[in-house]
Amino acid sequence: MSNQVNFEFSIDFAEKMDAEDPLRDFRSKFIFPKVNGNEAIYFCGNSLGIQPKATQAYIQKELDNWANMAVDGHFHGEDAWYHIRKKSKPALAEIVGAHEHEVVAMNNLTSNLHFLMVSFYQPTAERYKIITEAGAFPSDMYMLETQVKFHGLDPDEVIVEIAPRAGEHTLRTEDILQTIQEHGDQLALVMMAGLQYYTGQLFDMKAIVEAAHKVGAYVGFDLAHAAGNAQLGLHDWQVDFATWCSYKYMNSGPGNVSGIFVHEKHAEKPELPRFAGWWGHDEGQRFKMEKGFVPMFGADGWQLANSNVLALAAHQASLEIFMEAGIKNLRKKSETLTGYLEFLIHKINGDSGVIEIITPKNENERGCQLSLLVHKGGKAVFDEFYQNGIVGDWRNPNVIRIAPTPLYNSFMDVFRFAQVLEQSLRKFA
Ligand SMILES: Cc1ncc(COP(=O)(O)O)c(C=O)c1O
Ligand SMILES: Nc1c(O)cccc1C(=O)C[C@H](N)C(=O)O
Repeated sequence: MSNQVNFEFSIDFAEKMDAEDPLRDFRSKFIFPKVNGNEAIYFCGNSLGIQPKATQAYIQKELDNWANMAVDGHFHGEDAWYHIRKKSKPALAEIVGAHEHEVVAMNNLTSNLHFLMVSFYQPTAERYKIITEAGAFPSDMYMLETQVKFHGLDPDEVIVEIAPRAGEHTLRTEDILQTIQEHGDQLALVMMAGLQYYTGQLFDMKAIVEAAHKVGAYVGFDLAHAAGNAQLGLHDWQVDFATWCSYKYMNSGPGNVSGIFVHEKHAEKPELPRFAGWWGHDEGQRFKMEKGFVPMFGADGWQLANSNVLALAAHQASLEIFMEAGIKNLRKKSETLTGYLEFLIHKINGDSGVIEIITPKNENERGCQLSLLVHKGGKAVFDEFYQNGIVGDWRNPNVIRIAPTPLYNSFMDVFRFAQVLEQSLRKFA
């Protein structure tokens, strides 16, 4: 997309791009935080998305339902809480490329990773290895390490980490596929990020699934940084399971509810081990309060506890904005917006080599985030952004992550960032 646009480093160009942007009005649906008393330019949706103006009313509505109906709210009213999980399914299915029965919103991300591992990691003496990416988000590392120990195995013998080649920052798909082949008969699971939090690399999930299934292994993805950011096709790609959080690109509030995907080929396998709770039990029989767990069809059968209604209300406020904007439209704008950011950084950096973009150049291998390796000037370069009202984030030892999101960032935001970057490099690099 972006390579069809002749970008320019000028305020007129940025204004023109905003004027022609069909999604330009969506920014008015959000509340921007303040830095030094002024509205911030927010590029941190990869960590925590900002609040939609509608969120408060969605939560208030459920507070009112609770106040007015109390326990009757479970079964009465237009959005009876007993079935409230169904509301988010159409949007979630669209966002991750799934059928509605393959997705459900529940729990938190790390909890869901553990619960899904219970079902999809059943090591045997012959098949016990797990492939993941080196430098995964710490929670994912701790999750894998403790799951492996839970089965009485040694993480050093089980977990195979794929690292970039010497002198490179991101993984080559051919290396991932080859590692899968190498471990072949011993491989139980590929469990990795769909989009890497540090480098911003979007992996070729379809190719990874094909290779893993060929050797008889399951595949699960942590989509924390991919859901609501990249175009996904979990069903068609035959992914076995996935999970994500809703507080980054899905703007649903700090720590808010996660979502899971379980492919429909696993929908009716009561033999799949799981840690169950009453909310995953056949909902027609649930209140018989009897022994003997009978899982619901599809992803719903992995639920444990009754829905967190206030959390789902905030989630829904945001999902409806996504549906109105359209995933394809968002992705189209995102490619151009991030392409503009990349162009401006290259312009400012020239051949100085101070800033190195480690996120892949290819639009099909990234989402909206660019990760900038700072070779000179250190954290002072980043701190200057904040002093000028720009919110990004710094990840040790020396990476700045900037994530222009198509829902609420503009081309002018990106242009202003470039001006501050230029000023910061002049001062500190
Ligand atoms: C890739 C990844 N995994 C796991 C987590 C942890 O998520 P949570 O605290 O919601 O379980 C995050 C974000 O914090 C993340 O980015
Ligand atoms: N959840 C977070 C928090 O409570 C504090 C600070 C950061 C976070 C994050 O979510 C971090 C995010 N996953 C990341 O990629 O950096």
